[in-house]
Parts: sequence; C-alpha cells; structure tokens
Amino acid sequence: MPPRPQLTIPSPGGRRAVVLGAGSFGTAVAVLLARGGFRTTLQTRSTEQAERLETERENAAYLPEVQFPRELRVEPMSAGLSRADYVFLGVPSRGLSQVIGNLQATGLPARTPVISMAKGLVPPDGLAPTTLLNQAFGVDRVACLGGPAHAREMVTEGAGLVAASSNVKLAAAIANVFMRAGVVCEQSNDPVGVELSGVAKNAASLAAGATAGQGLNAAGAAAGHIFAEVWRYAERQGGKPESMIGLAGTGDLVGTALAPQSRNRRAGELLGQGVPASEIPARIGQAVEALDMVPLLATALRRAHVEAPVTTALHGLISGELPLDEWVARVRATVPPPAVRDSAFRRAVARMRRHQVTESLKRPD
Ligand SMILES: NC(=O)C1=CN([C@@H]2O[C@H](COP(=O)(O)OP(=O)(O)OC[C@H]3O[C@@H](n4cnc5c(N)ncnc54)[C@H](OP(=O)(O)O)[C@@H]3O)[C@@H](O)[C@H]2O)C=CC1
Ligand SMILES: O=C(CO)COP(=O)(O)O
Repeated sequence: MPPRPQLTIPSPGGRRAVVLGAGSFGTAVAVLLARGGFRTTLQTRSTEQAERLETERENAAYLPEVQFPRELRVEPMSAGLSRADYVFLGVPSRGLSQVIGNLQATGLPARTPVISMAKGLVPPDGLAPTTLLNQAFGVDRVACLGGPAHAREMVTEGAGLVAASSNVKLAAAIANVFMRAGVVCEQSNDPVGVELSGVAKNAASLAAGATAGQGLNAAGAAAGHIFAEVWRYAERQGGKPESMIGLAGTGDLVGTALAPQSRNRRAGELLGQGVPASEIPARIGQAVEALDMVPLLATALRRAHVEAPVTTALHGLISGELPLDEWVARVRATVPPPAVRDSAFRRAVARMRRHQVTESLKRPD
C-alpha cells in the first residue's frame, strides 16, 4: 500500500454533506466524504437510480465494484437540501446552470457552502462555475476542487486534490475531510486559478489526443500553447501561477494526458480519427467536458482580448470547420507572443530574491 496522509485531523463531528449528481466523480467523492466522517448523502437525478444504488450498494453504471460505506445514504435530488451543512456539485458544467438555479428552491440553508467539482465552463456565457456561485451566494460560501483525481484510483489508492476558496477556513474544512479519508488535499485561496487550471488541462488533453497520431512534438506543442493561452486569461482574473504550475494545472494535465481511461484525451483521439464531435459523447458514455467547453473558452478568450490562436483552432477542429491537417499545421507553425519585458520593479524583486537564495546557500545547515 502507498503511504497515506496522517490522520491527526479532528473529526468533523457529525456534519452533513450532500453530493448532487451520482456519476463517477460524485459517487467517488461521496464515498470519501463518508469515510472522512461526514454524514453523507449521495443524491441521484432520478428516484429509480436512487433505489437501484440503495439496493446494490454500488454504482454499477458509473463506478462499478466500489462498495458504498455503510454510513453513505442515497436519495433522489427531489429530497431537497434542507439538512445539508455542505453541498458538493458532482454534475458536469453543461448541467450546472440548471442545478445552481434550483439550489435555493430545493431548500439550501442560508449559510451552507457550495463546492463545485466541475472542470469546465457553464453555458451559455462560458463563466467558471464558482463565478456563477459567487454571484448567487457570495465568495465566503463558495469553493471548488481540482487536481489529478480519476474517480476509481482516488477511492482505491488516492489522488492529489486541491480545495480552493477565498474563505480559507472553508478550504481547510474541505481539505481536512479528504485527508481524514486518506487522500492528499492541498488548500488554496485561488479558486479562479484552480478552476481555470482544470479547464486548461481538459482542453489541452483533448488537443494532445487529437494531435498525437500526427507526431508527439505536435501533441506537446498543442497542449503547451493551450495551457499558456488559458494562463494569460486566468492571470487577468487574478489567478495565481502556483495553481497552474502545481497539482491543479500541470499535475492534472499529466494525469489526464497519460490516463488510458481519460475521457477528454480519448475524445481527442476520436476527433483525430475523423469522428464528428456530435458522435463522440455517445461513444464515450460519460461527461466529456472539453467538447462542450472549448467553444465557450475560445469565445471567452476573444472577449478578454487574449491572443489564443491554438484554442481558436481547436474550436474549429471540434466544429468541423478546420480539417485535421490544417489544425496540425496551425499547431506546428504557431509562435507564442514574446514575453513582455520585465518592469524595473520586477527586476529589482528578482535580484533581491536571487541575493536571498545566494546568502542562504552560504549559511551552514
Ligand atoms: N470522473 C472523474 O474522474 C473526474 C471528474 N471530474 C469532474 O466532475 C464533473 C462530473 O463528471 P463525472 O462525474 O465524471 O461525469 P459522469 O458523466 O460520470 O456523471 C455525470 C452525472 O451528472 C448527472 N447529471 C448530468 N446533468 C445533470 C443535470 N442537469 N441535473 C442533474 N444531474 C445531472 C448525470 O446523471 P444521469 O446519470 O442521470 O445522466 C450523472 O449522474 C465533471 O466536470 C468532471 O470534469 C473531476 C475530477 C475527476
Ligand atoms: O479530471 C480528471 C482527472 O483528474 C478526469 O479526466 P477525464 O474527464 O478526461 O476522464
């Protein structure tokens, strides 16, 4: 067994969590929250699905052979949220507008935090899920999850989660329950950076999958360009480089691009084989965030005046307007904009940091 995080965190003391959406990730997170000490309920879209999961005590359609902990309850979403202390949204971005719009009507208590787990943008405006949640509930009640976390491996072996919120106590409470369940979870105060890192890695994994058959340098370039384009967008919204460089960005990109089961990379491979985007979701059978999200992302980058030739070209490949060979040619020929010259202030800070490092190396241990 791999080493597990220390379990020295106090018990959350009977707090109740509700996970909305019983797909692969919602189910996996519900299992972990129950293991971590929350009184957890997994809410399904339909009554029939709730009855099936309750009878079988596993989610055979989305996460087979993972037994539910005895304490995990299952009920349909129609049961409402009036007893929830935390609400986790396990629904893909395309369904989030509807689900978020219904939260109050289904009895969400006035102070209960809402945590988005989606790695996409919400149609029709292409907003990040936490932006929508902030507008509805205020930043102190909103958080998101990121990091490399394939559902099955997460419940059997672990993951590298990131819990991000402007409310540092909320990020800590979420991270602690996952750590109690034996899964590493970093705390972050950069929800927009973490969320856009997840967006970047899904778009980049799709692009790499679509391009790998034409050459791995091209696949790497496609992913690198898209990452840099989304980063410039995230930076303008106050996103921190640590999020993009760390678990939520680079870590999740590698975890997704290498995973044989990754839906986003497999969708890219199908695109590269000439399968129309409209046929891909049925072939994959689960959420493919990047297919829905790249068109929204391309529009968001254009509106924000971010130079994004490769994300725009990926949109063209998905819509069928750009043939595969032209997409690959575009990736191979794109030269990123030159790095902006550092200001005098940034050069001074960099000099000071270099000096501190040099001095610290001179000191004995
Ligand atoms: N799976 C993974 O390993 C990871 C996934 N994520 C993210 O988690 C999010 C959820 O994905 P995932 O669980 O994998 O997707 P799945 O396709 O496995 O499941 C989606 C679930 O959402 C439900 N759903 C979809 N639309 C609605 C709606 N409008 N109202 C209510 N329920 C709805 C589906 O219900 P039904 O079955 O009835 O269609 C299904 O239960 C995505 O953003 C993904 O990027 C993040 C990390 C890892
Ligand atoms: O986000 C994920 C792992 O961190 C899951 O990736 P896919 O949606 O591509 O399967």
